[in-house]
Amino acid sequence: MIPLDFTPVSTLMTISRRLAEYGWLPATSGNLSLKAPDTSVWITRSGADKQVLAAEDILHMSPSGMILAGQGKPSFETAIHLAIYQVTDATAVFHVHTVANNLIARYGTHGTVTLGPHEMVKALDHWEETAQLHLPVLPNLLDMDQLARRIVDRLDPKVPGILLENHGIYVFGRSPALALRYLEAWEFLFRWTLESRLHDALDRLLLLNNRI
Ligand SMILES: CSC[C@@H](O)[C@@H](O)C(=O)COP(=O)(O)O
Ligand SMILES: [Zn+2]
Repeated sequence: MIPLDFTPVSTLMTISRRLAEYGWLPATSGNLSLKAPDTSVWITRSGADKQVLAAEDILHMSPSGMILAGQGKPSFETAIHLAIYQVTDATAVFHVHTVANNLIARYGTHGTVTLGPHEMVKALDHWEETAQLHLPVLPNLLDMDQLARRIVDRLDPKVPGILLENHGIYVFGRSPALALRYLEAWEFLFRWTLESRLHDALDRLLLLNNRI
């Protein structure tokens, strides 16, 4: 029985508009999905312009990837969404390409990027005093089934995200609001970490030249 307040189409359209306003869904990139209480999945159509996502741009799928309703092809990356739903308690998966999430993936060591300590880590549900999060980073692959399997192998339920090199981030949450909060927190931490590194490098340079 689907609760009356489960409105996947309007929820996905609202979230898409918000992420597009941030500039996080350029050039039709990114894909968004929600899992219904009956375990079926609502996902964006492949190639849809997420800046102006319409109801027709959302397809209804079975958990195994069969189209139940909707026109066109589901996201090219549907296999990743379905795999994340299979192995987590997530009901929302959001994927975006940003310059910051692509740049931060370059700073991975041993397949993870370390973020924090910072107050914003609490938005990712980590309340330890000096928490650092180790976000998994994977090489990008064209084969979606293989990529989905590798993602599943690397997922850490306590760290709600995974980075793909030269591609973007996948974020998941137990509700759409949580997944959105996690995504915004990750992107904040990426920018803060990158800009801090830049300021540190500038300070070192100025120090070297006796300017400070
Ligand atoms: C528009 S290029 C990006 C795509 O290759 C893909 O990575 C992406 O994020 C969007 O794919 P889509 O099939 O529209 O869901
Ligand atoms: Zn992508």
